[in-house]
Amino acid sequence: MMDKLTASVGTALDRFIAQKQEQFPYATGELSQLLRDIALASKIINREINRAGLAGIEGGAGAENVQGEAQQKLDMIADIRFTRALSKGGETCGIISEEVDGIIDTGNHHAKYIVTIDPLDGSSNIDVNVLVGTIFSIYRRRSPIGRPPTKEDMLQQGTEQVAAGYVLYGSSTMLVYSTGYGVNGFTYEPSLGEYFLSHPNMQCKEDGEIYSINEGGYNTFDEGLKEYITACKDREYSSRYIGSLVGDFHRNLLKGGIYIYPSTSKYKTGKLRLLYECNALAFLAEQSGAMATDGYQRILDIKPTEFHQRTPFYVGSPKMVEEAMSFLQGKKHKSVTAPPVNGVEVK
Ligand SMILES: O=P(O)(O)OC[C@H]1O[C@](O)(COP(=O)(O)O)[C@@H](O)[C@@H]1O
Ligand SMILES: [Mg+2]
Ligand SMILES: [Mg+2]
Repeated sequence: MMDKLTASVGTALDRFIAQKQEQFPYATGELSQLLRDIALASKIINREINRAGLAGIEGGAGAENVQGEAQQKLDMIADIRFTRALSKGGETCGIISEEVDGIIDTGNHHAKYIVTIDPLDGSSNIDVNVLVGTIFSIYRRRSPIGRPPTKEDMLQQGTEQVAAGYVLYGSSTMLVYSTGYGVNGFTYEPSLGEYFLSHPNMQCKEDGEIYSINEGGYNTFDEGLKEYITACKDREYSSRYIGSLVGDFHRNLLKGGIYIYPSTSKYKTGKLRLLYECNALAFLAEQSGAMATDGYQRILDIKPTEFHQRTPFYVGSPKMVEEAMSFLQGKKHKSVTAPPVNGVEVK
């Protein structure tokens, strides 16, 4: 059923969610409530981030997550806040979080949804006042209602997502999500404590001139990828890299561009996590006309086998992703122009 709703800019998130739900006669309101739970938790995190420097919640927490990464205090605060909001909200039966090894059983065994979440994305930017984010995916459980959540509930392909989104804690705070009927962005108005529609029906440009990749690992990149980066430089594309996936993705979604986190010698299968980073952004990408692959296949088609598995990530304007893939796969090479002869370029 095509979405007929064209909510106008300024519509409050609550109202937008209610209007959307009305469009689905069989909707029971659980997904709507879950989205509200996420929005609520993000408002609390937003407050914590804004005052982190004063509240002594910057810096490391002195612990490591399951991936051996040093956890920041705000990583853990965000994890606790989202887990609490989703557990109390009652619509989520199980959670996979970047900060927790196994399944978080919320105790809501009557609930039909599960959530995978990166509570705080861009952790390396927390203490330097550069934007960070939250990334989430929502799936229907596979196991029978009434039981605790299972591994099968958590390890679902990205195509099974019923909703996905991110929160951007930047110069303004935004919530961007999709329930499979387009991508909409809401800007937070702190004085009213509410999100309002500011970016309806977000569409990614088919092509762009921005490339986002951490070139620090350049020497260990695949030869094809090196050639693609050289081609971008030859064309004098802009290199932009915030180091917060959400921020780089959001910019390229609005302006056109490509974000790449490839396999490197340090991260042989890429750095980013399939379940709570790449699947969500791939869902949003495809909903906005962009493309998301691991360099060879569609991210949403990857069958997960582990909660914290990583994948290379190529996402953004479809023309750019396709070209990067053809370079990576050796199907395309940089055109070698011969030195000009008597000032005449020889192709
Ligand atoms: O510093 P690197 O290797 O370029 O990695 C940056 C990438 O890692 C991340 O910080 C990983 O996410 P977390 O901060 O949630 O662990 C991405 O946001 C970002 O794009
Ligand atoms: Mg992350
Ligand atoms: Mg994180």
